[in-house]
Amino acid sequence: MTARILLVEDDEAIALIVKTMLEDSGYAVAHTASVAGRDALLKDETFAVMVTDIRLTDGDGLSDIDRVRGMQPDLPIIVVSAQNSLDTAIRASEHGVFEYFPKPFDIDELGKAVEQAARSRGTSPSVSESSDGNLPLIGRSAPMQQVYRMITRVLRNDLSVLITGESGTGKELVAEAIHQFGNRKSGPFIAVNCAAIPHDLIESELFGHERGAFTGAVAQAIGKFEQANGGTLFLDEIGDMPADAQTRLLRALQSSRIRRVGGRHDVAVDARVIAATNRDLGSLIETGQFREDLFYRLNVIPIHLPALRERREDIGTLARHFLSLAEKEGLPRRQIAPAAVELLEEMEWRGNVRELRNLMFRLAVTAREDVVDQGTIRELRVASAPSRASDADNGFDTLIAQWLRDAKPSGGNIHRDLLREFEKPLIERILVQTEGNQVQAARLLGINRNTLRKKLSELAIDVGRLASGR
Ligand SMILES: Nc1ncnc2c1ncn2[C@@H]1O[C@H](COP(=O)(O)OP(=O)(O)OP(=O)(O)O)[C@@H](O)[C@H]1O
Repeated sequence: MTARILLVEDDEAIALIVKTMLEDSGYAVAHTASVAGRDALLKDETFAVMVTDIRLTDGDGLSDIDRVRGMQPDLPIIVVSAQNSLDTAIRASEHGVFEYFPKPFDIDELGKAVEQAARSRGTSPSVSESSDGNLPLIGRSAPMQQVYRMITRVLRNDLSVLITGESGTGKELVAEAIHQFGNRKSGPFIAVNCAAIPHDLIESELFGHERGAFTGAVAQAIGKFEQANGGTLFLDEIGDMPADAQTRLLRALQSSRIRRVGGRHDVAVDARVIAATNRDLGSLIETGQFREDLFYRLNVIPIHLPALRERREDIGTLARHFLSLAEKEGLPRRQIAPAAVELLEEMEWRGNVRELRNLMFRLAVTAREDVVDQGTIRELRVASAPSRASDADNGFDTLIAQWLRDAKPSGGNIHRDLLREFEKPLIERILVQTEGNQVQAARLLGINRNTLRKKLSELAIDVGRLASGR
């Protein structure tokens, strides 16, 4: 029989994390936020373990533990508490609790303690899928736990959040989770990708415009800021926002009011702003491309998402999660062999979770066997290599997009100009590699030595400096 756990916790965010962890481990969880709720549940049902907070909405979860004992004498009790004093620890031990976890605690440690306690009563978790309404983020590694901790800190307030991390690490998912489990869940969640909107349209897209504000503005339009009223505005790729829009955004954040393009009056807006970027805003500030004051305004609570290669222990769980998602979407059911997971754990994952997700879906479609083994993954990696750029940005794509935007090259010579941009750093890199040896560099590059010499002077490359590594 599936072990049922009673969770008594009034901090919704912590309850969510603990519940998700327990359900993922195969337990059924009954959750209540109060002492009264706890007593009602204990009257009706026998539980394998109780996990309880101390300070609850209507009382102290520890002081009347005797009443719990009266109702279910053998129930192991695990206490989690933010009252991290020695006194609390002593009280917990005096009440004979199974284990005491001061907050913040390691969720895996709590999981282990619950399992031990459940086993002590001869019950165990069943192997079940996590249910809906749980935290949509997969992964229990230490860096992800830090992410969860940060998420819980922003659910009950409207502080600005800046999510950083490489492309495909789950930034949008985190923004959605903050919305979905936060105070504003009944309002809209509006996502805007600042890099995808042409520069001259971004202000009108975000702030709306009045009729006749510019050629083509044939009617009044409500911008994303106003659409997000009462909810959350997610500004993805904030580092790509042009200067004028940055100024307008800063003003909106400071005053909670916006002015539509071409408008005469301000309009009050109440939207929580969550921004995200995979670029280094620090260096954009240094080069004058990003306003420092806006950065501080957005970065009240920073949440950094680790690259997948920094949390390899989550790769197996994620891979299985995506195979089961694929199955839910009607693709064949697949499992993955432990050796195949080991291979996945060794990979580079420049496209992070997105790349893993795509690989798993492709495997679900193309694998010949039901159990995916190492060989299948190797084959698929080779077969899919040419299309990798679309799944996992290989870097060039972003660079080119950035260059086209920033350098605003005059039409007609883009090919020549871009090649020239690439040529200098390429030659420099090769010269560093050959420690300044031009013969070797020319050979590696596949160009004539004289051509190389000509390029060195044309591009003002200082070979001596490169050779000495200065
Ligand atoms: N921890 C996770 N658990 C489950 N799925 C995840 C997780 N992280 C990312 N994903 C999935 O990976 C894909 C990419 O995630 P997402 O779009 O949130 O990344 P991102 O960091 O916003 O990327 P970009 O910077 O390119 O916009 C999505 O399909 C998302 O559902």
